[in-house]
Amino acid sequence: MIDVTDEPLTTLPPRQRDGHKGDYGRVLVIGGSRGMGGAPAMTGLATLRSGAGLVTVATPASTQPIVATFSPCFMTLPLVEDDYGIADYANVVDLIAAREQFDVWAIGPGLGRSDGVTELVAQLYREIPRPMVVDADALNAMAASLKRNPQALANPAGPRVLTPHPGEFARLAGAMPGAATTDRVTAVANFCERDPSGKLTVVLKGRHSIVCDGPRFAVNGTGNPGMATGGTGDCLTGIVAGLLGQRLAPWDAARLGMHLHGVAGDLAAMKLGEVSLIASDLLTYLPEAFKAC
Ligand SMILES: NC(=O)C1=CN([C@@H]2O[C@H](COP(=O)(O)OP(=O)(O)OC[C@H]3O[C@@H](n4cnc5c(N)ncnc54)[C@H](O)[C@@H]3O)[C@@H](O)[C@H]2O)[C@@H](O)CC1
Ligand SMILES: Nc1ncnc2c1ncn2[C@@H]1O[C@H](COP(=O)(O)OP(=O)(O)O)[C@@H](O)[C@H]1O
Ligand SMILES: [Mg+2]
Repeated sequence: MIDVTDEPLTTLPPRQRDGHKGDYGRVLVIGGSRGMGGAPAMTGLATLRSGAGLVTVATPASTQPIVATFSPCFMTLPLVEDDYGIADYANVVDLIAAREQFDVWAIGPGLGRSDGVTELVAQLYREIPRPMVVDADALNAMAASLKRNPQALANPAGPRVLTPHPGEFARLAGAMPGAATTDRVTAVANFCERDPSGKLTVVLKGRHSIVCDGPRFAVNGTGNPGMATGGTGDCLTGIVAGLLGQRLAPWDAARLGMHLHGVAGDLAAMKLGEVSLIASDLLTYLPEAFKAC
């Protein structure tokens, strides 16, 4: 039985005067590819703006210098690539070896699609014991793995928060959810129930994003169509990762993240109008959204 939640949003606790970076999370963002360096950069900036202590962006070596220029606050790691994109094995070994260095992982924005990406995502999804936000091309990679073997991702080593838009959800679940909220709730609840791990939280994005973890769901009431612009989903990934890094549970991080994401979008639309709003404006108004929360 799935039930709509009426719990109040869980927000971040006030900061201790002696807080330090480690208290607020070390987040690894894995994303980017030739021509899509902006996506992981927006994710990383949203993670920082959401309070994370440290952000590292792992991105193909060819994209690393571009991503690094987006913020002096980023650290960056080069992913080994061949002529076809990310060379999975070398990256997997290094990244899994680094698993204790990072408290939260966020994978997918701008990552591109290739066999190497599919293999990289599948192995990290299974092996990393920390909370992981899975978005964009990592969701597409999951869909490719599940197509080959429906049990390929059955038992991840840690909690997973998936953030598909309807197109990505259709690839994962096999069918586009209906437009009505009730259809979307049913679609995402069925998807969660099919996952035996009990470690899944899914945010089905759209006009009224829905978060579901199996037994419960919540419908987001903030946001506007000005947010239907490239990069805003990459920002949501970073917000959720930043909240996970500050030790919110996946359910709470997903609910609060989609709420704040929409509030920032509404503040931006009030100032700039829905037509001209772009993803980086959402980052500009995110601090105000946090202050209002
Ligand atoms: N500046 C950058 O580097 C950017 C990179 N991006 C990356 O581009 C890659 C592809 O992501 P996209 O989402 O653009 O491409 P997708 O091919 O995943 O999604 C686009 C298609 O999905 C369907 N779709 C999306 N939203 C829908 C909705 N609300 N209702 C119904 N159908 C819907 C539509 O068929 C649409 O053509 C991702 O890795 C993403 O992170 C994008 O985030 C845009 C910005
Ligand atoms: N009409 C809308 N009203 C409110 N939010 C919207 C609307 N359209 C899109 N959004 C939000 O914008 C974001 C788009 O995500 P996504 O498609 O992944 O963008 P991208 O991959 O380009 O970053 C989602 O969080 C979605 O909820
Ligand atoms: Mg997206």
